[in-house]
Amino acid sequence: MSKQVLERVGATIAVVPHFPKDGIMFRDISGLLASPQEREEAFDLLYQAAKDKQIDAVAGMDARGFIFGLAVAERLKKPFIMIRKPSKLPNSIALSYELEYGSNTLEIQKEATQGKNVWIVDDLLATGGTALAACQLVEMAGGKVAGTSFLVELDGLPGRSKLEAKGYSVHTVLNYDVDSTTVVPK
Ligand SMILES: O=P(O)(O)OC[C@H]1O[C@H](OP(=O)(O)OP(=O)(O)O)[C@H](O)[C@@H]1O
Ligand SMILES: Nc1ncnc2[nH]cnc12
Repeated sequence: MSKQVLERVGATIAVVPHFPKDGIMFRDISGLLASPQEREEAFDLLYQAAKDKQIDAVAGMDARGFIFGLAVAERLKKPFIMIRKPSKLPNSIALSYELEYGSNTLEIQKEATQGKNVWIVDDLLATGGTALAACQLVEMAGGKVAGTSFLVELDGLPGRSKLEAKGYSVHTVLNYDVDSTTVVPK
């Protein structure tokens, strides 16, 4: 992974203090999505983490995980599974969880997931609440988790340890301390 590419991708992701709540350093991917070259580089970096794994399908979490997950699924030429917020998916099963700034529910369709080795992709790993719920949903639906990957990991929060403690592998591209304001990754 070239340091230059990581720094170029990182520079497009703004840090917004106290959004959406006091004390949260929000990493805003809007600038990355608006930058075709860096966006492509970010998608390629996420693809690199997945390309040699045994994967039948890629899943992404509503909403930002759809963008990055679909890009990885496209590159792998594999099916994409939506893990959605409530009441959007017919014939789905649900699980509630806590994240860095609130709580939520996610849902998945059993039919799309059953019997598949699923690679989970999201933009960011913070407390790991969302990612752990996604892993559990895949298993509740009869699938297996092939691994998880994220463009951004916030160090100092229990995301990675929460997932690894349950045996899920974690791959991340850009690491920052949770309270840091820098856009240059570690
Ligand atoms: O590790 P955690 O503490 O669970 O936080 C990470 C999650 O938070 C954000 O999603 P959010 O629920 O804000 O939804 P969005 O994708 O619709 O913006 C982000 O896209 C991750 O899914
Ligand atoms: N600090 C953060 N920035 C962007 N998305 C997030 N999701 C959870 N924590 C976040």
